[in-house]
Amino acid sequence: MRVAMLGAGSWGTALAYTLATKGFAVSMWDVNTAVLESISQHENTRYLPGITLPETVLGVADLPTALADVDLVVFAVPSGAMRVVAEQAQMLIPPSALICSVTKGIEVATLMTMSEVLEDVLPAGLHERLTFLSGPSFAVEVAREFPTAVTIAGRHQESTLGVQRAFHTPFFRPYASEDVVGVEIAGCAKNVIAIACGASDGMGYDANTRAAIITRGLAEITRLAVARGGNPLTLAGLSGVGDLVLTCSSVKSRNYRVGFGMGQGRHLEDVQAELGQVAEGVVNARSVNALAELAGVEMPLSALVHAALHEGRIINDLEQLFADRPLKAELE
Ligand SMILES: NC(=O)C1=CN([C@@H]2O[C@H](COP(=O)(O)OP(=O)(O)OC[C@H]3O[C@@H](n4cnc5c(N)ncnc54)[C@H](O)[C@@H]3O)[C@@H](O)[C@H]2O)C=CC1
Ligand SMILES: O=C(CO)COP(=O)(O)O
Repeated sequence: MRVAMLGAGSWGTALAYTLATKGFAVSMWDVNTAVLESISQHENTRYLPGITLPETVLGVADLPTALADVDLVVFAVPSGAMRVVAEQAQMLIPPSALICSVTKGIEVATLMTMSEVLEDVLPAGLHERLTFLSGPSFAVEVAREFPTAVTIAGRHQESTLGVQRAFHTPFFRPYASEDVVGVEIAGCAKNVIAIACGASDGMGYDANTRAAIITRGLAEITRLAVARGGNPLTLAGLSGVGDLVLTCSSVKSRNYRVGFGMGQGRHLEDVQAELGQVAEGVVNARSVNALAELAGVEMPLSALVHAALHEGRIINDLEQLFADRPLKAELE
């Protein structure tokens, strides 16, 4: 199988590694040509240092060359770059290729999910080939072959099963789903809740508070996903509670680290500069908050994270969510 990996950050590189363990030839493309040169030397020193990439993974700076005759195209760019990358790729994707987005986010300007962005940009003939991979999966652990399970959602079963088979290895196990909306909302919104969890830990709180934020975070994400037509059971799965727990409880999470820094009273810009990688929850707090308002869904944790990131409120106001909000029934 020949694969084009669009986006050579940590996630694209870990997935390229995974696909290459099956003998697939993977052409990695990115705007950062220094990263591509490093990949062709068999290590992504910028985004995934210490992992030796198989010989079949190559950095390719020319997009038409990267996409020529491929069987699978993977979009692994941050959500803010999805539209522009899809526009560049649209006429170059072979008509028979399967397509998978592994991005977790909602376009801020349009509030479109990645499936909506791709359907907006790509020719109609490609829509049935679209699939979406999400779930609890830190890039570095995938590249170290730690057993990992994810969800691959798609509206067309044949494509979903094809992409599921393509990604399956002895250490990487994808489950198939038809709930594209539920998987996409979950994958985006969990990053915002991870910022709240990091903030709580950064403020010196511990397990009780983290469990409360995870559980109430799941409740508000579920409300949004259901309002958008998602299946509530998806939120009990890998792309829901699985990814939420992972991201909310590990310093490996970039979103958690953003929150942790802010909980310690540091400035967002400083924490992000130190990170040097994308933390989707920072921009996606805007999209989640706006979608919640549009849908008339209450998401108090996400609203606070949004206000702390973008409206000058302090993240320590987290305490007020416990102290001041009216009491209510748990299952409301
Ligand atoms: N790193 C991880 O463990 C996981 C990440 N994801 C998701 O994968 C997506 C990508 O994240 P990462 O690889 O982690 O980010 P990253 O920060 O490690 O790398 C982002 C890459 O995208 C490239 N890029 C940015 N704008 C571009 C453009 N216009 N055209 C081409 N390339 C462009 C950058 O040059 C960089 O190589 C995000 O939505 C993230 O939430 C999902 C699961 C796991
Ligand atoms: O989505 C992820 C793991 O599933 C990665 O989370 P971070 O982007 O917070 O590092």
